Amino acid sequence: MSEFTPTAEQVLAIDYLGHMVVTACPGSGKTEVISRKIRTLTASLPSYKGVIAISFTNKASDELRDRCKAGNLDVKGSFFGTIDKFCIGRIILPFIKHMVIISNSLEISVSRFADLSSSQQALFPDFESRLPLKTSDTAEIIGAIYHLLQDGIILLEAVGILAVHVLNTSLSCQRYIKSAYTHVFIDEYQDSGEAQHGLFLKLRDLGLIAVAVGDGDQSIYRFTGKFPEFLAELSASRSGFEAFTISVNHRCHPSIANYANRLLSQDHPLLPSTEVAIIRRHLPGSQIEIASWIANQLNATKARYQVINNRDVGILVRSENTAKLISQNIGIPHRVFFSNPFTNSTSLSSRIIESLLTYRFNTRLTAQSLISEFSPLEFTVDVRNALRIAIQLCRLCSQDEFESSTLPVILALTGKPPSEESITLLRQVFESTTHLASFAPIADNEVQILTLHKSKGLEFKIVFHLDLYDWILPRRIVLEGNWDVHYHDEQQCLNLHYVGITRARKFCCLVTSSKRFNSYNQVKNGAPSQFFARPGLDNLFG
Ligand SMILES: Nc1ncnc2c1ncn2[C@@H]1O[C@H](COP(=O)(O)OP(=O)(O)OP(=O)(O)O)[C@@H](O)[C@H]1O
Repeated sequence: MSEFTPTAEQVLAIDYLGHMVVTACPGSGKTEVISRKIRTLTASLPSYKGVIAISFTNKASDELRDRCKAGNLDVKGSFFGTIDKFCIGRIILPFIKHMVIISNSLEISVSRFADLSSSQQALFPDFESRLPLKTSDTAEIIGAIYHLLQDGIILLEAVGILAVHVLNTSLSCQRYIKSAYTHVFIDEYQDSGEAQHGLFLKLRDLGLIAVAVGDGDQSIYRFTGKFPEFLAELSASRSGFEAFTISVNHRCHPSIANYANRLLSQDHPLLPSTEVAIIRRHLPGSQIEIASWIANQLNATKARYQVINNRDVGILVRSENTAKLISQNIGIPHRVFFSNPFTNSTSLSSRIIESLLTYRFNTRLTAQSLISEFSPLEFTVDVRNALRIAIQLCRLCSQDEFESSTLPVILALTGKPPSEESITLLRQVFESTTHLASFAPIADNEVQILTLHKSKGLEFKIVFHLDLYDWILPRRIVLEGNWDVHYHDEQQCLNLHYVGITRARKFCCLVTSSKRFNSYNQVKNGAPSQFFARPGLDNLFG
C-alpha cells in the first residue's frame, strides 16, 4: 500500500459506506480509493465472504488485486477479474445447468458468433444488426442461446445478457451471490455496456453495496458498444448513488497534465510548472528508426528523470503492427503484450491451463487465487487441500511433467479431462520461447510495449507515445465521392490520445516520423496527427 496520505476528496470517497459513484480525472487515485476501500472492508469479513472487484482488463485486475493484497492482507473470498470472467465463472457456468439440460460429458466453451457453424448462426436471424445485444433482446433470443448451450457453447456476444438473465431467474444464483459477496466494485465504468450496467444495478437490488468508478473523458470503447452515458446516469441526482468527484491528478508532472487537459479543453486553467516534461519529436525514417532512436537515448532519459528500471518505461502504440515493428527493431530487453495461443480460446480447460501457466511463472500468485477463480462453489476441506497440492505441483514440476500435472487440477475443477484443443495450445506455448516468456512476470530490465487501449488504467514513469500520424490518430475514413477530411469518431480518438499521455508520471515523448509502415507493410508518408494542431497547446511542450 502506498505511503501517501489521502486527500480530503479521497477520504470522503474511502469512508462513505453506501452505494456510490466516483468520477475522477486520470491519476487522481481511483484505483487507490478502490483498493483502500476493499482492504478496510475485507478486514472485517469472514473467510468465506468477499467483494466483487471488476476491472476492464486482466492486467488492471492484477494491479488492483496486488494493491489490495499488499503486505499479505487476506482479501478472503473476493473476486478480482474482468466482467466476462465474473459472468461466466460465477454466474453462468455454476447456475445455467439449473435452467437448461446440458449433458455432463460436454465441455462448455465460449464462442464468437463468427465462429459458429452456419446452422448455429441460423438460430439468430439478423444477429449482427442487433449488436451490441441489450437485455431487452433476451426474450427473443434466449431460446437460441439455450439451444447453443445444449451443444456446449456459450455465445460470447451474449455473455452479459445471459448473466443478467440467470441472475434474474435463478434463486440459487441469487442466494449464492448474496451469501458470498457484500459489495460490487466496477472500475472504468465509462466503458460499460448496457448489460453490464443492468448486472450492476441487479447486484445492488440484491443487497450488495454498489460502487462505480470512472471518467467520461477516458471513454475509448464506444466502438464495442460501451458508453459513458451509464456513468453519467449514476452520477445524476436522485440516481440512488452518492456522487463523489476526485479532481487532483497525482500521477502526471504538471506540464504533462496541462497538455492533456488543454487537449480536451483549450481554455483549461494551467497548473504552475517550472519545467516542461512533455516533448514532441519528429524523426526521419519510419517506426524502425523510432525504435533505434528510443533505444539510443533511453539511458540518458532514465538518468535525467531518475528512473532505474526499464519496466517503468511504456511504449504506447495505436496498432499491433507498430508494436511488432518496435519489438523487432528496438534491440533491448522488452515485453510486448501480444496475444498467445490461448488468447482466442475460451474453453474452460484452456482458461485453467493458461492460469496454471501464469501461476507457474508468477510466484506471487497463490494456489488459492486459482481455486477462487475457477470454483465458485465451496469444496470440502479435504478436496480443497488436495486441489491446492495439485496446483502447487504445477509450479514445482519440470517442464516435461507440466502437461500431466495439469490433469488432476482440471479434473477437480471441471469433472472432465482437458480438451484436446487445450493440450494442443499448451504444446504450442512450450514450443515457442516468446510465448513461454510472456507468462513470466515482467523483469526489471524489460521495457513494456503495448497498445493505447491496453494501457488504460496503467502508469509508467516514462512514456513514448507513438502512432501520432494523420490517418491513424485520429482515424481518418474515406466517404465515397467526398474528398473532405472525415474522421471515425474523433472524440474517441482524442480520448485515446488523452489516455496515452496521462499514463506518464515523469516524462512523455510524443514521437512521429517522416514515413510510416501501415498494416500491409506498405510505406506511407508520416504526416503528423491533426491533434498536434489543436488550439491551446502552444508553448506547452518542448
Ligand atoms: N493523495 C495522493 N497523494 C500522492 N499520490 C497519490 C495520491 N493518490 C494517488 N496517488 C498516486 O497517483 C497515481 C495515480 O493513482 P491511481 O493509479 O489510483 O489513479 P487512477 O485514478 O486510477 O488513474 P487512471 O484513471 O488514470 O488510470 C498513483 O501512483 C498513486 O499512488
